[in-house]
Amino acid sequence: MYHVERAIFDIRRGLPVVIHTGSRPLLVQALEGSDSVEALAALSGSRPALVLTRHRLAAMGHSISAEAARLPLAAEMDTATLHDLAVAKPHGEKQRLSGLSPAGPGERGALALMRRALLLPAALCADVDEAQQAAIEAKISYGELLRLDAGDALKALHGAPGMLKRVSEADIPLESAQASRFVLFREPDGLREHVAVVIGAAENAAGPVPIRLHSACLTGDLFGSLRCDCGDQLRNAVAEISALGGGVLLYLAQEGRGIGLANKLRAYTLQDAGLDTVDADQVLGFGDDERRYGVAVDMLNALGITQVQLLTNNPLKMAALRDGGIEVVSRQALYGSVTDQNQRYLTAKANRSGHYLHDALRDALNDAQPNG
Ligand SMILES: Nc1nc2c(ncn2[C@@H]2O[C@H](COP(=O)(O)OP(=O)(O)OP(=O)(O)O)[C@@H](O)[C@H]2O)c(=O)[nH]1
Ligand SMILES: [Zn+2]
Repeated sequence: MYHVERAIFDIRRGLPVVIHTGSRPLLVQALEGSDSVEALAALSGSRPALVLTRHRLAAMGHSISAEAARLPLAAEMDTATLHDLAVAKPHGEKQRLSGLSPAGPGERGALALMRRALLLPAALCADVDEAQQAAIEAKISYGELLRLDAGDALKALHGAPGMLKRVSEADIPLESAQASRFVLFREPDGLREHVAVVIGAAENAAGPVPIRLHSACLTGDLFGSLRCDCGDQLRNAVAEISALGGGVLLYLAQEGRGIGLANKLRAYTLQDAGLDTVDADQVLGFGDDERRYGVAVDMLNALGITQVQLLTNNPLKMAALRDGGIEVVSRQALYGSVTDQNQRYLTAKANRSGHYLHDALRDALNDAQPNG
């Protein structure tokens, strides 16, 4: 993992990295933040291609079976057109994209790095021409360019399971749960931290423990955004776990269903242009839900919890814990309030992502359509 986290820092700063595939080196740079492809073309000695995910391509009317595809870039393409290829809301008709070919492991590795770096999943990739290989090697040996294997890049999204570090902890009495203890865990690559809020004597408890997996939402949790129900759910979960006699809330660094705050704000702007929450993420190149719950399983293991009573409306969370070997003994619904602004979002979660329908939402929808 050592090179992966360093590569992520370079990529976030807009620098290229070299991904080694065994056959040929590939020079890779994030589209986000780049204002020209010419530097990459000069360094690699070949024309860069834009690598886009199948979700982005589907949004542009191209359905492909590969995870991602490579689109050759014309020499005269201006920056605005290039960026539009990765983020603009498609107009409906199929967009002409000539020369698409399935992405290889190097390109897919590049996209995994972009995702782990919480950037747009769009990468500029150029094969290193033979004439440039010595110059690239020299830059690698001087430490000016970082090289990593495609296989390691591809694993970037999985982190390093089982090696989560329990770093520090303290008692933090909460308004609705006085006996709360915050336990901070750090992922082995040092990129993300997650907090377990242990309420009462839940560690190593025998029998099912009330658990909430809460994905971070800065806008909702901290500012009470009316666009979602996260802030309410967070506070209701703490109160409910406390009322149940104790349990754990895992506060997971998975802002925006795992796409990061920058992309969530982009997705909100697309929603304001008429898309629902799922389609907006797809236009940006993401799937329905980019979250992974391996870290949650590791945290429960570290806390000695094997059986849970899960507070959620999301069947994926139950499946993920079960897949990780945690016994989900029961599920309890957890609601926030339904507002004019979040009704469309909550409806999309139920209709498109298979979440259990919110009772208050069902009532609101019935009131709006008395005959439906
Ligand atoms: N990409 C994206 N993320 C959103 C949007 N609205 C809210 N989110 C994020 O969605 C996540 C909501 O997570 P959770 O509250 O854990 O839950 P959930 O999947 O709805 O499932 P529950 O357990 O039933 O609440 C947070 O990370 C929010 O930041 C949106 O429109 N787009
Ligand atoms: Zn939210």
